[in-house]
Amino acid sequence: MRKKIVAGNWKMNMDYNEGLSLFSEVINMVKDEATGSQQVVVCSPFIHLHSLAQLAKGYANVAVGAQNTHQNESGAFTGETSAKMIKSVGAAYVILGHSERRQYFGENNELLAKKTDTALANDLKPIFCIGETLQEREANEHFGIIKSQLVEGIFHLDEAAFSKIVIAYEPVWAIGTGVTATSAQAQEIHAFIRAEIAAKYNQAVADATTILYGGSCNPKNAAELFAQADIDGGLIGGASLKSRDFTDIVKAFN
Ligand SMILES: O=C[C@H](O)COP(=O)(O)O
Repeated sequence: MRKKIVAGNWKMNMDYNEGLSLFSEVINMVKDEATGSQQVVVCSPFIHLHSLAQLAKGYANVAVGAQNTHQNESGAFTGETSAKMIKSVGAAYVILGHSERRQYFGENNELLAKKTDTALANDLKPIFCIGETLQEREANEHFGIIKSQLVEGIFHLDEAAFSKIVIAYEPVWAIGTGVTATSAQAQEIHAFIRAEIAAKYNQAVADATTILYGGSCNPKNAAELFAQADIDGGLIGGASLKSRDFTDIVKAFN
């Protein structure tokens, strides 16, 4: 059975103390909820990672992740953080290809393929984000965009490496807007992604791949989204900044 994941993406929010308080609350609330193949992941700014990883110790179903990494192993890249550094403080995941990185930092599929390789080489599990803009959806280009993001970003991986990838479908028009994709719209794309994985690798690989939905997911709509056959959890932005909302989304699996 593939892993079910609710991942929080704090983005550039929470100072150090606020982050520790929030994460402590989250652990207390979810420690009895996330069981079996279900996992809760919090992706924080770099400054929190070490402390959050320490707090998560002993909770098998709670993990932490970063929101980005550099594509090089090390070197003269002032201001950057390497995958090895992220791994060394106890993080298990890294978000790659978030639309905000693509939009504001010019990250393209070619660069993201390199970041994916570097993350995997350092034993980090990428949460690889894909999704179309409103303009692309209105032009009926969304399937083509999603396919090219998969092909150029992660389909160069061999089967063993690909098995470590978590995919997050995040329609850009739904991120932080309060406009959620309907469960039917999300399911349609998730099924498409799974079919593309089956065509590239095989059905067993497709069936084992965790595919998250992200974009204005909240305690009210999470249960319906997570009930869809190909939606295996969520990548949560705004609602992950409130412990009660985030926990209610985790509970939506039950
Ligand atoms: O990574 C998370 C997504 O960007 C979703 O953000 P949101 O839940 O605030 O819409």
